[in-house]
Amino acid sequence: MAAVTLSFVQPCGMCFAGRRLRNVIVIEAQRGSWKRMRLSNFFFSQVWKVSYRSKHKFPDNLLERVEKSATARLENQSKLITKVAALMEYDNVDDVFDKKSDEKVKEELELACKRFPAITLGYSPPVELYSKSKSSKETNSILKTPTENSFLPTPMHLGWLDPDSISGTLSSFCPEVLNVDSSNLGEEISDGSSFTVQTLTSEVETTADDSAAQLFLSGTIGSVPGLSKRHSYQLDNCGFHTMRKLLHHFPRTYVDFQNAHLDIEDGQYLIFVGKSPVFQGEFSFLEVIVSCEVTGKDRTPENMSYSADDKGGKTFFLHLKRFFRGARFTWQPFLNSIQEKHRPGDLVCVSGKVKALRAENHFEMKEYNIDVLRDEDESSLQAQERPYPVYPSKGGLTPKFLSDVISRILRVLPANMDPLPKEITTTFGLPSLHDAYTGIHEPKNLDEADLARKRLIFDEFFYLQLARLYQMLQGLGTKLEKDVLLEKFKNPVLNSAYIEDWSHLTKCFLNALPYSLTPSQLSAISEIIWDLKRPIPMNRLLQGDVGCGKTVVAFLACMEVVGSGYQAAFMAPTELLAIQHYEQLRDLLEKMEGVSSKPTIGLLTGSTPTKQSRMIRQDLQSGAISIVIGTHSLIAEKIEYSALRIAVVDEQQRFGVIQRGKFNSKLYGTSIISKTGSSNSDDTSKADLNMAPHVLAMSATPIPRSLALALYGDISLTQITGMPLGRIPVETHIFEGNESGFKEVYSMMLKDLNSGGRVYLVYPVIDQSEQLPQLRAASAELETISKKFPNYSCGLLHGRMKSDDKEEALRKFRSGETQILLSTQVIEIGVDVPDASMMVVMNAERFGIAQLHQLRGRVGRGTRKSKCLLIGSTANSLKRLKMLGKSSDGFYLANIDLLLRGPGDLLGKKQSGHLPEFPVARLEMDGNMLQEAHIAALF
Ligand SMILES: Nc1ncnc2c1ncn2[C@@H]1O[C@H](COP(=O)(O)OP(=O)(O)OP(=O)(O)O)[C@@H](O)[C@H]1O
Repeated sequence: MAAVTLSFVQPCGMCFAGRRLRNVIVIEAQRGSWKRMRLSNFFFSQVWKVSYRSKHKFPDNLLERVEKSATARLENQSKLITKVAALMEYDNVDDVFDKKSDEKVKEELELACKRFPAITLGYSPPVELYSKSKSSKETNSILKTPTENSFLPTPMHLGWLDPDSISGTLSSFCPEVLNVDSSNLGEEISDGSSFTVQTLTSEVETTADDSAAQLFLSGTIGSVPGLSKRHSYQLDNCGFHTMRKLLHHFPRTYVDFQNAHLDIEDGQYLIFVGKSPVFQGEFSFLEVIVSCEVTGKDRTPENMSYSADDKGGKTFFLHLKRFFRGARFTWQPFLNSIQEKHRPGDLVCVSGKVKALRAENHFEMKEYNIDVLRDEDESSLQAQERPYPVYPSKGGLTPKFLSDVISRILRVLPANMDPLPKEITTTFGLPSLHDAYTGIHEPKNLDEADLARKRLIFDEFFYLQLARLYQMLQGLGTKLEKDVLLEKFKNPVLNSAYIEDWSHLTKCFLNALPYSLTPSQLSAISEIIWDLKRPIPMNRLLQGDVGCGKTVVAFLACMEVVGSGYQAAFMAPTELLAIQHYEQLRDLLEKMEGVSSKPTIGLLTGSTPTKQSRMIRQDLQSGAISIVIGTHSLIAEKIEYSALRIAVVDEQQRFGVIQRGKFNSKLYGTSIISKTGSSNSDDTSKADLNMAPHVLAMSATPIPRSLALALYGDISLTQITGMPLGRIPVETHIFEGNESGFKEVYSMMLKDLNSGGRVYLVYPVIDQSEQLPQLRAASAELETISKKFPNYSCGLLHGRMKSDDKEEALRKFRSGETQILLSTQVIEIGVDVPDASMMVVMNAERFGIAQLHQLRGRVGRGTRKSKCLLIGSTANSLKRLKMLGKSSDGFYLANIDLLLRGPGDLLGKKQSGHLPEFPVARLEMDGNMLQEAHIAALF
């Protein structure tokens, strides 16, 4: 590089209009901004040198003017180059760069150093020359860069040079120059263009500040060595704005290269080792022809010395073609650098996809790689089969181009850029980030690629976990609370509070239940209550299969905090569900005995009339309401709680992390209510007043732990594993949706109805659609079904109905006024009608396995034997549905669904937006690493 930049200096006595040139520079500089001043500074430094040698004495004056204008805007860099070229009497811009040898430039430099003893190359910023007159910081920064740049490549120059030659020349010539002051890097990073400077030599790896190296990945794509402006523009346009973006363009797959053999077929990925590359160049086209002798034998060190003829082999000619556009091809230094890379007689290893050419034994190599080998021994090494990364193309950029740019970045990737502490990488047996990028893009073998992938997956999970932890900690008030929470995660201990320790109110509520809790429910609530008594906010996920009785556990948790004088909020994903919970709680409270004043409850949904909702808000603020059940309205801005202590989020995956987090902003007010008259309230410390509420999230979808971790970054997980006593497993039947299938379904329905059962009919859509005529629609079928079962009344329930109508439809079905309920998937979650005994799902293949399991869970909630009939549209669709027939274990089915369809589908299409997307990791397969990343995040 030095060869190029310094050769810019013209010999003394050149024909050069110093004054005019100076004026141009000053004018342009006045228009230039500091960030984009690099070029003008560069020119300036050169001009200054020239003028000095030519005994022109204008630097002081000029410097002053340049300095003053350093903050102005440079609108058109190319204009400046052209003007300067014209003023220097060159025919075109390219000629500005002359072609001096390294030696000559070195001589000139040495000469300059002798003349100016104050200059110590690479150590002292040249500003010292002017330290007497320019001592200000700004002067420093203005002056430092031009001279640095005079030795160092700018992105523009790099675009014209081969990166190998640049770094080679640079480090061999004056590596010290590259030891850029890291304090200066901070400013330069913002314009992104100085990164190349820092990374061009291995010297930097050991001397530059680690944190600056870590910022390497954020460097703009323009700073990739050797990348032309056009290419960097193209990459930028395709979304590759930074080095990181490009390094995260991972191979789609790896191809196993075979060693070359005699029977080559088109499209094979082969490795050849050959000699004597012949270089051919025509306008805009370069071709390297490699001749390779291939014997019938495998390539081993022993048979390397045999010639093809000895063994009845063949000589193949491989054509490696490259096309160039624009002036680049005609630029001699570029051509020289290419030619230098391929000297006749070199031993090379070529790998790529072969395509036969017309001439016999001539092949064109596509997506090729060519490595010059040092000796024959290395050839046996190189010839070993290596996984070859195949990249997906993007926005018109070819895989080959992307892979080339990536490998350019890899060559300058600083070794010390890993932001993860060594302690973590060692503990978890991970490679460094540098090795991971190299390993994923240029693996020596698949194990290396695998390990690299592991590291990258780990990173994805690790940062997610850090963010989740941060989110949780952010919700806490004092440092002490944060420390306690972290300690809890580091050393999780399962604790539970015995019933004796429960509040009086909770015990009374327990007594009011018409059933006894299952052991699993009991241990879940004990665990939760233990957490509730602690002075740090709980963030717990209560998981359990459909119908296992989570709601009552959550109610008990609410009672516990209300019994201690606080408030509880219960957020459901739909109005229907909120109403159902409200009514259930109201009924249970009515039956409760043994308390002087029962907790007051409120229902707040989007449909609550304004006047009523205003009153509820006031009561929440004053503390007159102790438990509020509702939908999203509970986290609305205007809602204020007097003493919110627990937020229950039902069907948590229906809410985003942010929505759940919003409860954190509902910190306590100043007054603590004690409406319940509970005698055994907790001792409330002052710190409690500022504590964020406990969050109890409930999931009816039995999501795997990995998914829970990804969603919450929290390992507080309580599972209800058993079902209430007396439950009879639901029978599942699969039918094809043809005439005979429906006949059978209708007859089973009739039988069930005749025996006093109630039937849900679930449809994928509300109305018949012209685009998808095969889909059965709930509204459209109401009449048909009513006619088919004239002795029974039918109801309709779907999302487009008004809230009141929905509630009325469900009420009628629950009470038995209607025996058949035609519905869409609105009933999928939470709807609890214990007497419902049959679930029929139309076009069942349209639903995910987890969804169908949820739907099936709407029946079999009482003591009646229930059935689930799944009707697939075609015979093909039945295979997947049969899986449901085989298992009623929600966790098993959720895992299958996760594997088959990915996490997004498990949570339902609309909800999957809350799940982070991982470029490399597959949650369904790499979930176990999430646990490791979680532990690492706590380090
Ligand atoms: N221990 C128990 N014994 C008997 N019945 C119970 C028990 N616990 C809960 N139930 C009843 O089981 C039914 C389902 O309970 P609940 O609605 O709480 O389940 P869930 O886990 O929330 O279900 P879903 O996942 O469908 O929302 C309810 O009718 C409830 O009254």
